[in-house]
Amino acid sequence: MSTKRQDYISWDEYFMGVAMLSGMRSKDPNTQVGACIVSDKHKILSMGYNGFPTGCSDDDFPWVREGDDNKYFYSTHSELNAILNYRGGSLEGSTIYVTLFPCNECAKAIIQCGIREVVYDSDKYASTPGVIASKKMLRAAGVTLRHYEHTNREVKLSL
Ligand SMILES: O=c1ccn([C@H]2C[C@H](O)[C@@H](COP(=O)(O)O)O2)c(=O)[nH]1
Ligand SMILES: [Zn+2]
Repeated sequence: MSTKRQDYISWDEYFMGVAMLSGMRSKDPNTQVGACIVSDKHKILSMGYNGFPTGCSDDDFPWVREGDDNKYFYSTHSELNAILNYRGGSLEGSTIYVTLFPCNECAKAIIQCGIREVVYDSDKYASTPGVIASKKMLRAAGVTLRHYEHTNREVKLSL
């Protein structure tokens, strides 16, 4: 008779948890985004968070949202970083867990690299033209969109 633990975290909690932890590396003072790409065999393939490209110092480049020189010119989105961080070959058939619904630019990259499902948490920019376009493209490409259902489980880490 099995005596396994019953209170282990689910696959969704695990992968969204990893995405959330990745987002905690972001230096963006306003919105921290994390992503975790997973194979159809429940293997983590890659992770990413929003940040500036290699060589572009977090201390020298701007994190402000407005003005002629602002963060939008420089920040690489978490989904793109996760896709670009992958060194193993194809991402065909994988799922991306992401803490913020992907923008239109990330949607293009998600579609073109063969990711078939997006599991997202926040959708705070749902009413913006970019996210509306993103959903239009992802749906047209047959990518499954699934909102992450919070379980309210608390995970405590002593680091
Ligand atoms: O698909 C996306 C969309 C946005 N991000 C990043 C880019 C920025 O660093 C922040 C958004 O900043 P706001 O101040 O909320 O405009 O989120 C991303 O990683 N992926
Ligand atoms: Zn994006």
